Amino acid sequence: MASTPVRNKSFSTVNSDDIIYFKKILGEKGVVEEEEKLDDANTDWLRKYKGSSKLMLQPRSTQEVSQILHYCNSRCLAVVPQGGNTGLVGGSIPVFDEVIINLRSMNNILSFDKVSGILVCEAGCILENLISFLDNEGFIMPLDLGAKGSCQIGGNVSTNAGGLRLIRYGSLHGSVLGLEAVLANGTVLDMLGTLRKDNTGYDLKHLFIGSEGSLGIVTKVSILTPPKLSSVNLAFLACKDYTSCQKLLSAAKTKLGEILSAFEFLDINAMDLVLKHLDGLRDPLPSSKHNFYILIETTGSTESHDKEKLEAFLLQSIESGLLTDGVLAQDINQASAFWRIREGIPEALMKAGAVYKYDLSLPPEKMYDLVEEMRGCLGAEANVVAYGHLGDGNLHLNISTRQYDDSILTKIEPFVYEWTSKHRGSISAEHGLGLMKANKIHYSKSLETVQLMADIKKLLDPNGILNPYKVLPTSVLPQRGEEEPKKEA
Ligand SMILES: O=C(O)CC[C@@H](O)C(=O)O
Ligand SMILES: [Zn+2]
Repeated sequence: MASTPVRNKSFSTVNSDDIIYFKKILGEKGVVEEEEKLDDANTDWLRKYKGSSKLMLQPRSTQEVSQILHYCNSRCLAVVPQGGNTGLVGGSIPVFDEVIINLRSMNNILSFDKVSGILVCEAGCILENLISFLDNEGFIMPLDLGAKGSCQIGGNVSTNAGGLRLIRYGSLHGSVLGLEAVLANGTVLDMLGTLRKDNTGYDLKHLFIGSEGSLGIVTKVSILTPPKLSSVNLAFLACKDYTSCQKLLSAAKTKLGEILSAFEFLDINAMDLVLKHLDGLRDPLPSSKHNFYILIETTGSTESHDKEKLEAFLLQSIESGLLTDGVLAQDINQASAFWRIREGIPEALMKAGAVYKYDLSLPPEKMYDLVEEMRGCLGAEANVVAYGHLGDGNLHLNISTRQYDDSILTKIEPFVYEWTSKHRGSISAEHGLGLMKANKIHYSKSLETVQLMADIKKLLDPNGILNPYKVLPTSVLPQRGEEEPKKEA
């Protein structure tokens, strides 16, 4: 079980002089003390984690972020960087009274080069706004996820968000060409390169991609964006068993090749849940129920060729028995409706009650064994729902119950983590460790690796003010103090 963090007593508490200072550098608007706004910022999307910060700062420039951090570091005020607050592991909310630094006012697109496709923007840009901007320019973001309407690119980079198109465009470690980050002491690291090739020693930007704001605050990013291709096709398919899903994946990789741009799966429990809890959705394959559903998207540049290729592949898969049913989206509205089924699962789970979430990387051939074992352990006590980015070996295992209940949790954990570790998987494929899994890191990383991570953290943030209690276990970064955090749920 997780050891609950205690407030690090070496951290100061915000006082009136601090507020005067912050108002001087940020103006009244940049300093948020209203209860209602703070309540939102203190609560995560899942309503599972709740902090008690009394202060949110909204800088408008890198220089302001630098001033804030320099000051907080000298005062030993802990901070939590926050973007759209769409995280699922409690990474972007305060655990106690950390000062929230929200980057939403830093939302400018700084440049876009149509020849190279390189976009440079500030960290607070909302992902969907970047997608629309690029669409007008004839390009796309290499990243797409359900939370695109609120998540910010700085948060995406800081968490190395994965999403629906990773199978095609790779992770942000590949697409982010450069970034600017501010260290705990206010030092601005300008690594905002736009070069495809740069082998001048250590590529330190990678430390900030996926470190969840624990090493510095990302303020600007440069991203390589692919050109928009004219022909996008989406199929909603059904398989009778998990083995067929896997075989379909491997066939899709070889037969569709470079045009494959998404391969997502949901099981029957996920499908039932989404149809029950979300309004206006229709089962695309209504003639019968299926054990597994797959979304295959292709993106290419030759309409007739791509469609023919996909149709031929689907026909073959039906003939060979890999597919039991399927339908191709006839237009963009139908494609959106299909995507809404897949992207709506997290929302449907929230509506269904309490949910325990696990975001695992596992060898695809083993993935569903875990789901079945979990069902065996929990029986009728919970609804075990499985879906995810099958093409990337990423399972979203969600256990839905009426309410949070420790007797259920003890059946799930440490079982899920041990199982994942035994199969050399990762306990966080894409959501990060945040608060939820900081003390579980050893299931996926060796002792020596965790120690080196802790040493890096100490080097860059000696006072430990940046997003404390997250990512790394308290045992390697000892906290002094006894205060218990307020717990919700
Ligand atoms: O809610 C989840 O477990 C997954 C959320 C997100 O990563 C998704 O792929 O829909
Ligand atoms: Zn996901």
